[in-house]
Amino acid sequence: MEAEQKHVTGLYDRLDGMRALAEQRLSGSLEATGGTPQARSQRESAVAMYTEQLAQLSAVESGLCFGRLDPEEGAPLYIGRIGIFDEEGDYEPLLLDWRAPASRPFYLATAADPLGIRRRRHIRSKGRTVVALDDEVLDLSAAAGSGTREGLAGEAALLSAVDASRTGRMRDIVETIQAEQDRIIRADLGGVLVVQGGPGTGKTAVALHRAAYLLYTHRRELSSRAVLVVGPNPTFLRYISHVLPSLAETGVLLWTLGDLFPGVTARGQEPERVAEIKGRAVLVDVLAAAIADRQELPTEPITVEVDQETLTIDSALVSAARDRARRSGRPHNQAREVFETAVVEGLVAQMAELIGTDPYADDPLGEGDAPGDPMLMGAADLADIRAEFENDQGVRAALDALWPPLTPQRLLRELFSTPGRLAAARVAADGTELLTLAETAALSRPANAPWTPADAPLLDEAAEQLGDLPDAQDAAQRYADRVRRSELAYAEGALEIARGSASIDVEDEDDPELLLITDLLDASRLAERQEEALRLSAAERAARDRRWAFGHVIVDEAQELSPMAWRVLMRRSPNRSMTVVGDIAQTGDPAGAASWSEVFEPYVAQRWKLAELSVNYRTPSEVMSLAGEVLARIDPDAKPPQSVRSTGRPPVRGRLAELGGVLAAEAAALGDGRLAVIAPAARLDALADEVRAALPELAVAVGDEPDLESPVAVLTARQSKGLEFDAVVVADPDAIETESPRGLNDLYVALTRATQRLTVLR
Ligand SMILES: Nc1ncnc2c1ncn2[C@@H]1O[C@H](COP(=O)(O)OP(=O)(O)OP(=O)(O)O)[C@@H](O)[C@H]1O
Repeated sequence: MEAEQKHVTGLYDRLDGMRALAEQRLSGSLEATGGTPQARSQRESAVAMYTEQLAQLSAVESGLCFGRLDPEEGAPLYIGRIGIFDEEGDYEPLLLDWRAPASRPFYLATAADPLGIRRRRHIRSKGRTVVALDDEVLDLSAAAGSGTREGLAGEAALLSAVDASRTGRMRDIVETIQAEQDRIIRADLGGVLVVQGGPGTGKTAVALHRAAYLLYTHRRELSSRAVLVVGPNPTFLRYISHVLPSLAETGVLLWTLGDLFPGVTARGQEPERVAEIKGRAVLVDVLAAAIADRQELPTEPITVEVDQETLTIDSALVSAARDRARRSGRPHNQAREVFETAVVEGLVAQMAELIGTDPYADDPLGEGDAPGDPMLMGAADLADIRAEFENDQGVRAALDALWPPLTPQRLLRELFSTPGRLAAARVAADGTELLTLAETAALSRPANAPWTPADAPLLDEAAEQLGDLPDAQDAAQRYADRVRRSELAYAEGALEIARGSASIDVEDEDDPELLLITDLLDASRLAERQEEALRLSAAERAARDRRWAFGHVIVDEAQELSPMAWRVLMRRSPNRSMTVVGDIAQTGDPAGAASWSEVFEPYVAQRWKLAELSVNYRTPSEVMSLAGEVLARIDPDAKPPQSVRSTGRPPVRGRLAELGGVLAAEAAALGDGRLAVIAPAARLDALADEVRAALPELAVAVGDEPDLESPVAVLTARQSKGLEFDAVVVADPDAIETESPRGLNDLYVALTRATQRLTVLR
């Protein structure tokens, strides 16, 4: 232990040294001022880099070094959260990053297959002090006598981790990753990998460690394209948000479905039934019908006055223009140009007919301009007229009414708040009924209703089908021009100064008239240019860009996603490099998946890989056997995951009337752990009041975004998905079961949240 302490202390000294250096460089960059714009941009990048470096070095403080491998030959290898090298010596590794290939035997070596390793040691520390060493001798004869279970790596450290009290924040598992998990974490980057596993098998943990592993192994590729992790709700994302930083990885985007459409943070609530309808694949056609409905025919001919002539935009003209625009195959907003041209051409023809035809049919002047003769106007005259129409207020108003430029937000807002539009979108162009009357009625809502998570995929789909507004294209173009101009100005400025300085005498140096490069670029332009071009990380740029293609997309609780949600995610992952983790038996959302092949068939056919996790690290076997009864009712063929431990405490069953007493006993046993009461949504508020009354001393979290770090939380089963607590009281399980179409799955989730004790009150 003393020897290990010495090595660990040495590593912390190095860490301190690295931190001091980063700090010094950071403050150096912060203090420096002035200089050329280029120097300033470089400084800003340096500030960002050192800040991140410092954050990473601070994040690995706890458990910096946690393992040691003694190979059959050669020096021992120490395994930790980051790699540290002997920079003064010959760059020997003092600490191996857990993701480095050489660290792998730490997770995979077994007595039966020791991978050249004689001994694996788990080093457990408190702060910087080594408190315990757990050794495993990877030798069949030694293992037989040691009582360790074959298949578990570092069993003592593992059991200590799974038994520890919960804090309301998920912890990393880097010290005790098991072999079946390691294989998933280190699987190849490409392709769709689906990880199916029962509750508590570490799917979330594995998904996050995989993100860290992929960023380490494919740094160059992924840091420019960013990694996206999608989770079910903001509370869950907060719960997992500390894991990646503790693995020294920042810059991974953690999003809910409601964050997927740039510029909209969709947090509104709506009935589950409505969200289910919005999630159906048929909504693609509903949106197409809704857009077609915005390409209207005038009910009455529209008259426009131009140059004292009265012209008519009638149904026949619009219908022909609309056909032409639709046939162009362009999305709505881009096809508008085709529509506009066709209508304007129709008007030009009318005008030409009116003023270009000689009214004197008998051709008294003998100039050959009798009716039927070619028009008198030349191409230039026609172009003038066309331009006049294009800019005419009346014509533009008519065009905007008949083929309005639409943002996704406007399309959806007006669709859901206008019964007539909903009715039109219900039926496809070929007459197919897409939704029933009752379903469309359910979608109806006021125009000012907040965006809900189920709206986000619809906004994205609408954006696809509508195409960019011409303005947006202009804006992008303007922006590109601006960047080019400022670069040009910068280059010109640099030249100017270079030329100027050639003729500057020493005496001139303080001349206030002297042109400085900073004078050439105004501050705002400079700031803009630098921010956009240099400071924004890939993750930040990805968050602003609907067409961003992520380097890798990880989806957690993936069973809950609707077909429409999958469409967006597939658009964000055009290379189909994805890790999808979930459990079909826990699908609670009526829009969610019933099978993985159903989800992936449309996108990758059979070309997705399935990996399964079989060991439950969360729920003790006593609790799991009760939950197993519910699982058998969901799917008689499903096998519950095997619990890694037993506690000797079977779940307690009681009456709801005993809630007060049960809570008092749980609170007394809780220590610094966490307790959850999981209840039907309909009773949540009433129960929360009872819990508060029973536990006046403790903070009780309840509501849309409960603070999981409070000692007690009152949650619906759906809210509890993905979370865990030391003790769980499930109140009124029958009501949870009957409350929604997939209520049995919700109950299964509720029963599998406890790491220690479960009480079920009827
Ligand atoms: N190898 C491991 N070492 C230590 N703890 C582990 C390990 N694997 C999983 N755990 C712990 O088990 C618990 C469950 O893990 P996680 O939440 O990732 O499971 P899950 O499969 O996502 O569960 P669910 O489907 O119920 O959401 C967590 O506390 C996690 O830290």
